[in-house]
Amino acid sequence: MSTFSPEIEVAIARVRADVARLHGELVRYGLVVWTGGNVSGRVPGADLFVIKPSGVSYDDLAPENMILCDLDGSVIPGTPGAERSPSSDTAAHAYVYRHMPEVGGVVHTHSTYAVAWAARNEPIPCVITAMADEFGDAIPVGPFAIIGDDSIGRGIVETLTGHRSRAVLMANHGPFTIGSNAKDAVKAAVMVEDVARTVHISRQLGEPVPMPQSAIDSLFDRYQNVYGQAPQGALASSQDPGR
Ligand SMILES: O=C(CO)[C@@H](O)[C@H](O)COP(=O)(O)O
Repeated sequence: MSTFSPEIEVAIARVRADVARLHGELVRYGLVVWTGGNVSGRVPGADLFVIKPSGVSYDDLAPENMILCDLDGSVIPGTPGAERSPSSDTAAHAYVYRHMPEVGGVVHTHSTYAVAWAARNEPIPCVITAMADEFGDAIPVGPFAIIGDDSIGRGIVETLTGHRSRAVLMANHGPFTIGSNAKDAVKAAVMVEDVARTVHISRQLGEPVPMPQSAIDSLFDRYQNVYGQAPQGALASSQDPGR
């Protein structure tokens, strides 16, 4: 039985609650069917993260059946939920947490339009202001990678390191998003599907018109640093649970 300090136990409980609740957002925004897709969140102050069990109905997800893992993706024995197998993408999420310390949340979905772009191995061009705001660039395509080991994680890290985008379309698979916490990564998953749909529809009408790079830069800077009630701060910001 693992024991943690009272402060870490509080942080674990908060991330368990956040990660369980945020899976409902994937359903609410129509990003998943059946049990496809997963959310994880890093535990602030510890080399731990929380992820869902594999293949369990979204209706049955609750804080006590979320699974606590170390940053190698190993389940922490004796903790609530540890009797079940974690998400098939656990090794991928763990790889991202190990190699991108600024990341506090990782999300994968099979959202329709983003997967359609991934199936064509085609980046989504940055041709609308909402996309410049949120992603500051095209949504890149990552390599084709086998499910189950850390190949997907390596592809995510290779593709997104040094890139403004918090979303990558893994070839022939679908979107993976990162964020400063689990909620931020879910937001990126919602937004990547929205821009994938809009740019797809635009292309049915003709060729989308590129935006000047200076406009993209300026929009990204405004949205990350000025928009809303407090600066969003891109990905360099804290890993506090954003509730
Ligand atoms: O596409 C994949 C595998 O990458 C998964 O997203 C599954 O569709 C859902 O897997 P679990 O998280 O339930 O294991």
